[in-house]
Amino acid sequence: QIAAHSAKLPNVTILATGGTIAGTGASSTTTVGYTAATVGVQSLIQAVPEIARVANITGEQVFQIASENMGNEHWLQLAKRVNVLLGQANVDGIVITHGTDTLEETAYFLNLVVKSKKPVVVVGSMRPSTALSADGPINLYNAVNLAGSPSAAGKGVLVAMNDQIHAARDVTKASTTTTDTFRAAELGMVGYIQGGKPYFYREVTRKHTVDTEFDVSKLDALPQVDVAYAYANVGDVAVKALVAAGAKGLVHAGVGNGSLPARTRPALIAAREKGVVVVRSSRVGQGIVARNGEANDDQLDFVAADTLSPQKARILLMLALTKTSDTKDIQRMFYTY
Ligand SMILES: NC(=O)C[C@H](N)C(=O)O
Repeated sequence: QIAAHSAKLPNVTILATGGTIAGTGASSTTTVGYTAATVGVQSLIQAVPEIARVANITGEQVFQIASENMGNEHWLQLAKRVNVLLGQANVDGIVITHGTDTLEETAYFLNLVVKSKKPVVVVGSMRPSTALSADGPINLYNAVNLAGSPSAAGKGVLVAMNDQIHAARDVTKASTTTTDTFRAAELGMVGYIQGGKPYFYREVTRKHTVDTEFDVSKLDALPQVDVAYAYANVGDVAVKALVAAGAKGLVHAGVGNGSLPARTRPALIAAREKGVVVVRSSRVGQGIVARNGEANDDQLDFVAADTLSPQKARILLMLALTKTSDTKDIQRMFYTY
């Protein structure tokens, strides 16, 4: 708590996990080659005193990592903490500060396992806190406003970056270094934040949060699911290695409409025969991977990823495997979430 509590303001908890938003560089012009995850949550809060005027702020350092090091164990810990906090009457919304590299994955995981309608907003930055025109402070200010806004309730986990609001399911990091990196491609963002006020224009129709069947409260680990990437001349080495290493599920990041290269296909079929659940996704980044399109999923007993990117299909498949290994049921989930 950094300011006197005001009954007129929403109570927003900031859960800090690291990333560039908590990063520092050697000089104000260092925008690459900086060190992520060095600034603690209290310093992040103190750097943006404006947020104390729009919410009663509490900060917690959940972990302090660059988001390329995010693991399933971090997600489980974070999701459990979010669910505990949102169950409290004195928490109205949560902001999670996060590295941008896997931000969309954490957001989608939480979108499927948070059991509350209260706002959850994930935010990061592309420039470290020490940079000229650092984007972290304005992004944090926007995120706190969004998390404290009743208009953000019931919309699933949201991402606030670059004055834009994105839905966790559809957003992806689309540029390695620019501040407008978060985009939802053809499906589009859901709104803007202007002058601290959120404006919504669309909603994602897929189920989330309180309307999912997933429960992480008793889970200590998630099933092993990996991604095999397709390209011209690809073989079956990756698929075979992943299966040998114990994958319970495999997401194939196919070319085009989830096509299966002939040199990879037998290994995927063998994986399925061993009980591994195979999801066909696409490396393209936009569009539907159609069931029974470029492969006969009915015959192969594979699952089509719909519009989920390979990295998000991996998350849904992990959670699906905590409930069932029935591919028809898993396909239903891919058309539901
Ligand atoms: N902009 C960033 O946050 C990148 C950083 N590598 C991270 O994801 O933690």
